[in-house]
Amino acid sequence: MMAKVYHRQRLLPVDLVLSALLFSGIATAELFYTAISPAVHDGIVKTAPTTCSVAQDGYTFNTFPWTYNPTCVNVVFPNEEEEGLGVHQTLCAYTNANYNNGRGISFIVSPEVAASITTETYAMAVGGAEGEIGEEMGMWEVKETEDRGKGLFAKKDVAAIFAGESLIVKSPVLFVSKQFMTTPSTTQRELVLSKAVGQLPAKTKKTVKSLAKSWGGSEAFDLVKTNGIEVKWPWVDEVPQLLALTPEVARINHACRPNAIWRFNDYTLAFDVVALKDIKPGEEITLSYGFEKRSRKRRMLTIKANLNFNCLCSLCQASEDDIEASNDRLSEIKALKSVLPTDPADSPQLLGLLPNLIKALDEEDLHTDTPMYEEILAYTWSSFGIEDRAKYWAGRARKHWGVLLGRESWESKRCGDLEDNVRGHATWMTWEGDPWEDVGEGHPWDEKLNGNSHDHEHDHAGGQHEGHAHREETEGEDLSGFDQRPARDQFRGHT
Ligand SMILES: C[S@@+](CC[C@H](N)C(=O)[O-])C[C@H]1O[C@@H](n2cnc3c(N)ncnc32)[C@H](O)[C@@H]1O
Repeated sequence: MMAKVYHRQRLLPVDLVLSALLFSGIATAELFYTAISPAVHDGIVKTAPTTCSVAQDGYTFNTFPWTYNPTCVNVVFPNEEEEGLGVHQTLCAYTNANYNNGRGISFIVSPEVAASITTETYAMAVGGAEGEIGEEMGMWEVKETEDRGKGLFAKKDVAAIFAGESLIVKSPVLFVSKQFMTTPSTTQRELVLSKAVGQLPAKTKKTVKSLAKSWGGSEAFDLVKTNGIEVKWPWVDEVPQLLALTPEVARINHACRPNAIWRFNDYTLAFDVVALKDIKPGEEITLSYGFEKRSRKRRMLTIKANLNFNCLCSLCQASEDDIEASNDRLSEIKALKSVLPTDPADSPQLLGLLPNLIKALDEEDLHTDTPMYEEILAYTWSSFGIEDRAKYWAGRARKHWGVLLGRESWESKRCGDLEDNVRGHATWMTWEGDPWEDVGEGHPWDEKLNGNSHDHEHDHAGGQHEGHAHREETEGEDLSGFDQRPARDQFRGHT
């Protein structure tokens, strides 16, 4: 699967939120705490130990928590910087066959990463992870599709699954260092892979071996390549990328406009699949494996090149007209993103650009970036002292972060804090200067758009942002009932 990382850190491109907060006058020191999830923050502050709890010299030390002797190889990777000198790396298979009530878990990682697993995560308990949800809940079943092998479907006899609901919470049974997958020696690769899979408990091993294989080559290698999802391991300095294989999640097919997302908790080692929108009984559950923001042709080529299948999702199979409309919206999204201001002095431009971007993303059925932009809008309105609009966007961001990261997530809660008390927020009225100055043509309260006269003089000639070449895109903007004049009492009732 090798999907892109869908990690808290990545969900919230720090630079954009940082810019928004900077616009709003929050000091940089505070930003560090504001823009990074607690787990990520802990990972940065607490560095993992560099010594392995497993003896490094050989191949046969049975050390807690591993229930098998680690199998190690010393791999020599080509050195991209200096020709001739290889880069040496010890990589081992570590297994705890009792993990999670006998589900078992194997890792192919460096001793340093293995050491961080034993000391820095909470999940090495043998008793089993709490709160696991799966097939036994009766929400979904594995069924054969017409053209894409097996897939996961919402059961016909259950009520609809609602956006934000968890469908699967399961621990991966195999983590493999992405670097290991490039081991030049097939013999070394197969030795360690066969140990990692072979040492899993019989039932788990059987399930893993029954999964799809799309690449050819050895069985274990193909299983990891086809079904592993790329995650980051933040507990050691170089933040390695691991491919995580969770059998229940591995049955979910790709769609460029999926109805579910996945999250990985690197503390509890839980993989969580969550409905991104309401899912009807009988409907197939889908995830994006990545590349969904590219035009159809580029998307299909990239999926083929990286994932080795021809995408047969409904969007890639849509009519020419629908594909053209989707491609146009994707170009619009790209163009809008490329002109988002980075200079705090241009903060007011955000108020014109972001609602258009959010609308285009909604229309294109792309939902993962939306809460970040909504949150930025909320801070920006708050910094200008426009309470109702700040509240409105904070409420939307809270709700959408709630779907993406959970209602209890820090991101959702911090937006809830703003929504509940805009005037008490650190961003309130922090903008110095007149926000309506130099905003340029196409600003959302521009006469052209809403047919309203307004009481602020705009300098339409000067101060045009380069990106205003795209301003015609504001035509047809659904202004969501906003009266676009910046008057507090003209905005009501948007929940
Ligand atoms: C992680 S598996 C998904 C489950 C798989 N269909 C099965 O039978 O277990 C990934 C493989 O499923 C197939 N697949 C998933 N999504 C697809 C799509 N949108 N179009 C075509 N094939 C797809 C490809 O063969 C891909 O390599």
